[in-house]
Amino acid sequence: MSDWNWHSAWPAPAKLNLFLHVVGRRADGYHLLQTVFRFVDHGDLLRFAPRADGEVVLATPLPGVPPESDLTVRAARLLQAATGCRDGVEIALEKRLPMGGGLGGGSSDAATVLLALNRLWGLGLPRARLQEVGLALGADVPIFVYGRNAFAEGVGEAFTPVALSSVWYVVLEPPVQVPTADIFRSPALRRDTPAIAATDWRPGVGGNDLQPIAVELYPAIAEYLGWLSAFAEARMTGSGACVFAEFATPAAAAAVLAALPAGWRGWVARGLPEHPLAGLGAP
Ligand SMILES: C[C@@](CO)(OP(=O)(O)O)[C@H](O)COP(=O)(O)OP(=O)(O)OC[C@H]1O[C@@H](n2ccc(N)nc2=O)[C@H](O)[C@@H]1O
Ligand SMILES: Nc1ncnc2c1ncn2[C@@H]1O[C@H](COP(=O)(O)OP(=O)(O)O)[C@@H](O)[C@H]1O
Repeated sequence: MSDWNWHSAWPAPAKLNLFLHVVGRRADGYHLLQTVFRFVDHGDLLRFAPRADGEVVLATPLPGVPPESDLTVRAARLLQAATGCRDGVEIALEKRLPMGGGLGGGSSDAATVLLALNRLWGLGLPRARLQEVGLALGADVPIFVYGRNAFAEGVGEAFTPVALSSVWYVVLEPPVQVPTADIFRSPALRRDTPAIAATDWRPGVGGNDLQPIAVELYPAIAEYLGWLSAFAEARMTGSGACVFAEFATPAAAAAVLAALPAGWRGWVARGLPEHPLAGLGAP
């Protein structure tokens, strides 16, 4: 992954929030969270080609997202601005993750752009600096740059790595896009869940404080959670809409997916030990 090659794909994996508590609110309105981020082996793919004219061009615009607002383009431009780099890039995005799904798709795309262009443009920024740049794009971007499954605090930018066992997830995509801001804006949102110590977290501890709000606004999420709960404990990821459940073997997960009602979308993913680009040589 050291040279420009339009044919080599850079992964942008999804994340699951194994739990998510809202423990407070900052003066600027942003919510203080505690969550565990887990990467899974299902996600978007990005390809890059150099441009000598300094422009950042998205060859594959997403329906409903103007290229100027696309997080991939914004990440590349922010990196140019942060470093004074005058190189350009053409970006191709193979979108597999649903938008507004709580899987962090746009944030993961942005992080992969930062990691890839840091390498391809020869910028040599340390990962910690890329995390800072990423935070300006969204609260979810730093974890994808950080690259390790982690207990996260603050708005999701202070990390304690966690070791997670190899398990499989069934992830279902209710057919709704949830705007994250709408969930956090709700007067009904619980904002005072007691904080826990990172060392006290174990798989299975905690719930998702955003779930009751999302379920109330989008009945499809409740329907998908109800269906999946018949097989294993089911939970929403992030601000929704996607829901997931954990299984010990790929066969157990595949059996659930095989029973999915006609017209429902879902997939099986393996929980990763770390982000696929975690080993990329950023200092
Ligand atoms: C909820 C989480 C959990 O991982 O994931 P998603 O469901 O979006 O994937 C994240 O905290 C989301 O991060 P991200 O999607 O990057 O959100 P941002 O673009 O930074 O914020 C969108 C809006 O949500 C609200 N917001 C977001 C994060 C936060 N800690 N407090 C907030 O109040 C703010 O109103 C903000 O303007
Ligand atoms: N590259 C991108 N991929 C997905 N969404 C993007 C992208 N760029 C901008 N967006 C905008 O960000 C919103 C949130 O997308 P996404 O990150 O997929 O959801 P979530 O934050 O729920 O995980 C989308 O609805 C879309 O308007």
